[in-house]
Amino acid sequence: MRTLSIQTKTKRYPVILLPSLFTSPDWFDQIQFPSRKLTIVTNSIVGSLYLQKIKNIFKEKNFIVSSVTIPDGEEYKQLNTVEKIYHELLRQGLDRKSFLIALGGGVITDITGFVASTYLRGIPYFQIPTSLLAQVDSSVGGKTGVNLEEGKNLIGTFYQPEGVIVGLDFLQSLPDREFREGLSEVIKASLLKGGEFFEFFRKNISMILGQDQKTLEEVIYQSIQFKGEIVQEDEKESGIRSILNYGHTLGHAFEKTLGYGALRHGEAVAVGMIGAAKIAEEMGMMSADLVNIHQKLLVRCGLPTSLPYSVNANIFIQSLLKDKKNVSGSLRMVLLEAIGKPVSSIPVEMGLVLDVLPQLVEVEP
Ligand SMILES: NC(=O)c1ccc[n+]([C@@H]2O[C@H](COP(=O)([O-])OP(=O)(O)OC[C@H]3O[C@@H](n4cnc5c(N)ncnc54)[C@H](O)[C@@H]3O)[C@@H](O)[C@H]2O)c1
Ligand SMILES: O=C(O)C(=O)C[C@@H](O)[C@H](O)[C@H](O)COP(=O)(O)O
Ligand SMILES: [Zn+2]
Repeated sequence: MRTLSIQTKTKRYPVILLPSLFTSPDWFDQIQFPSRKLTIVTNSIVGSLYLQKIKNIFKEKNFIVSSVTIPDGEEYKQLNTVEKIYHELLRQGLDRKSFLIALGGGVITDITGFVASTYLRGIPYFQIPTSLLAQVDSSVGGKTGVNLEEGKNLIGTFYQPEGVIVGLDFLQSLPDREFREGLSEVIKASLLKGGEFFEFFRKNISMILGQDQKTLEEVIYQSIQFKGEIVQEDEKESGIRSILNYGHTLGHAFEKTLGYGALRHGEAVAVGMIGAAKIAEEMGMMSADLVNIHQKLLVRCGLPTSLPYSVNANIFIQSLLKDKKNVSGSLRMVLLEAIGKPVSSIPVEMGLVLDVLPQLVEVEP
């Protein structure tokens, strides 16, 4: 068992990384639960695999456990689902002393965090991330939220969990495509951090793709550690935290424009990073070599570097203009000068995005 501690201005909480929540039960005693009444929020797929097993762990310790299961998919990360969860929690009699557990991928960790931060003006919650993406990124840092028709994560809160419990064996049932999309956020983090993290990732891609347990544990640990460092410094994204959005400006616009659920988030971020790299190259900030490094890493991990779809340029631009990082209506992006050297809030001309766009996706005439 390995533990990291995240200390923000509002909270200190543990992130526990272990082979399995089911065969290494020690984790339970490492955590202080706020009460004995909880609801587990999950989706139909993860719920069918793990809900009963997690419920049993709590029931054996005399907790009163209920659950809410929502349909699977990014298209359900929306306010309507949140409202349904509120009604269900009220029906179950969940009060301010009760707590929530998010059991699932990033969609579940984001929605559950949002519900926890708003239900009865806020109740505690824990994250049990089951996708690689949720383990390395979404379960840590307290960004919660849902999508609107206008764009990704436009409604949300910063609300830290009481703890994060990462079980490596959840990944055994994760489909290959979802495993690979999680690697996109790892590639992002390693490019941002550089140094030993980047070298470790680059040298161990085969072992990671083969899901060698020790290597996977190390890369998940380093990803969480890196995210933790950034979140501790800037919990509410008033500065350095925005680097974690590398690849997301274009990535989120692809997700929205192509329809939520058409692409996996990690795939959209992969193509978004290629877009950011090409824009940085055009602006003279990035070398052609580094653009190539992006391409090679993503291709090696089975991630897309362009998309087999077409987009309407106007709709895509409208979506970019909704990005939360923009200042006074003008587009701002995170770009990389070199590995380990991100720069935030760079003004980027829309014309330059439109020049690069046809290299990423077919643009409708
Ligand atoms: N809050 C943050 O900091 C943050 C960071 C990154 C991404 N996100 C958000 O996370 C979401 C993407 O997360 P995701 O990629 O995990 O998507 P997801 O939650 O849709 O999970 C991907 C798929 O894998 C399935 N799944 C999850 N765990 C499984 C398991 N162990 N076995 C079998 N199937 C399993 C899910 O049911 C789903 O079908 C996006 O909405 C993105 O915006 C948030
Ligand atoms: O934690 C962060 O900060 C991130 O930006 C991590 C991203 O990987 C994640 O996709 C996040 O949800 C994006 O947030 P948003 O505020 O740009 O919607
Ligand atoms: Zn992301």
